[in-house]
Amino acid sequence: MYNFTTYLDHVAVGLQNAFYNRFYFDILVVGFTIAATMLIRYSTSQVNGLKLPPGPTPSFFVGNMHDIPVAQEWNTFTKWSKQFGDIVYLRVLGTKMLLLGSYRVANELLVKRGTIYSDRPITPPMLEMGGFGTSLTVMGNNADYRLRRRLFEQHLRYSVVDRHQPIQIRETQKLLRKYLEAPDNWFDDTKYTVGAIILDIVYGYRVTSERDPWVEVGEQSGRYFQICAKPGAWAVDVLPFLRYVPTWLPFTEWKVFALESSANRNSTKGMFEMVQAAMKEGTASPSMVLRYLEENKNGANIPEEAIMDAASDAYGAGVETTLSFIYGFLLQMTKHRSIQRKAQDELDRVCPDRLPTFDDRKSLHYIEAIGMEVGRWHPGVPQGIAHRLEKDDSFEGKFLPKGSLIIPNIWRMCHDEETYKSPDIFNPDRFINVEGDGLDISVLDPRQMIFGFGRRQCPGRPFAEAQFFYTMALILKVFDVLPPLDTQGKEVIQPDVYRSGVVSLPLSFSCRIIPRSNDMAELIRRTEHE
Ligand code: HEM
Repeated sequence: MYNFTTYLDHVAVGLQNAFYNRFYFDILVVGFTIAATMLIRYSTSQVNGLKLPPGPTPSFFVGNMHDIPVAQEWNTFTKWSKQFGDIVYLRVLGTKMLLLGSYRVANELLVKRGTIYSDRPITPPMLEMGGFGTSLTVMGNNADYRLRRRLFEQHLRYSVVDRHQPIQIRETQKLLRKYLEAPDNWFDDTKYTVGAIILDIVYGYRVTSERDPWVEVGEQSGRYFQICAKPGAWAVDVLPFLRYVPTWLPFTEWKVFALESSANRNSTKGMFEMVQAAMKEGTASPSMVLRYLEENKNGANIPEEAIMDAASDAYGAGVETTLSFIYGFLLQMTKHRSIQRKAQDELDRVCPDRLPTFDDRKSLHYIEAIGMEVGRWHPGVPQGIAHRLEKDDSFEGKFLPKGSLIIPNIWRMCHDEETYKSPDIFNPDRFINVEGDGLDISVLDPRQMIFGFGRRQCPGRPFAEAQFFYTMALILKVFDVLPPLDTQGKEVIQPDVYRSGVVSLPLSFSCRIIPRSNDMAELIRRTEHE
């Protein structure tokens, strides 16, 4: 009979032979590795009888590394959410990931269980070397993070955001005057305007020239961030000791790049010092930085680095995201003339002989609905920013392991057929009630998703919403936004294609921004002297 002792004997003989035979030895090593991997996988996939959520089958060792797309991620993520359900499990090498595909689940986990779902992944070395280790967006859920978050929120939350309206009005009206003078420059002029508004709110700094050096610093910082944060692009992220190699060695251009990025981020200190100097002279304009320096003068003791970090994050996190919305709005307007007309009818009814104001917002439901639909159509941050689960958890019979990165698939949530009828049609009317005189509150407001979730939800949301409203209302009151014409004078439909990456903007498109009438042009021209 083949009993257990005989079995052990066979194993012992097998081992002995194997060690004498290189071929068998290799097979043994591979066999042990597979067994060990399966054991690790089993031990994390079954806790208290609960299984991991389903997901695409991982390859040995690298897991789903090759399944995760590098471009237009939202399409593949959405396919998985439809195939596997509201929580999809992925593994890349040793990193576990949970992809959330519905608002219901994101709300249950990231909002209701926010105490354990509000951390961020450990900052990759390249991002840290690039100077972003103390950026609010990437910091873990610790006391330093919470301080920066508080400083940020206190200056931008709903109850105080109206204070910034004079800056928003001045700069947005200036932008529209530029559209009148040089309509072909709409792309750059819009970008500079958003930068100018944020620099003014944060540092009290007034941008006066087209190529302002501080706008350039902010722009550059955004570019550095996107590149340093690129997953899988940097050897130092896999072999962290590389950060210590000296830059005189060959093949260390990447380190020079990281040091340049860090120097660029540090240079925002110059803006901070400008506010300090102006404060001493008594000439500083109201701003986020001034506010906290004054609190310090009265004994608040806020660390200066925290004020500097919160201020430079406002630019880094606020400009591209806001632009993704405004560009997205212009692109959709070139495609939907009837929607534009309906919005202009509303504007002409509410403010017939004048420009719209922030106070009109409560009466301009259709403009609000267009804003909601632009955000839903292509969310500016389609995969959100990953959270990190701090403790083992379970949900609806599935095991959610500690340390998992949580990726909210915002794009999918905004295109969920169960939430939005015909989600692939651009239709602001989906948010209007049956009476046609207000918003339909039974339809999920996409702003609940596009700004992220829970304690990490975008602290720039109140400002961004106000800026979107004012920009849309002003543009549609004064201008028609039309597609470009070809050489035969025929309208050219613009591609509805968006860039991949953390912040997703429409890829280059053209539009004509033309005054609706001389009277409308005059309305905006007059604002120069008001
Ligand atoms: C269309 C406009 C915007 C969109 C779609 C957007 C979206 C987002 C999203 C999805 C997150 C991640 C939230 C999460 O982790 O769950 C985020 C975080 C953040 N946003 Fe925005 N954002 C926008 C505008 C702004 C503006 C204007 C500012 C600054 C003035 C800003 C500052 C930030 C900061 C600092 C964070 C990090 C928050 C944290 O980790 O605690 N955002 N945003």
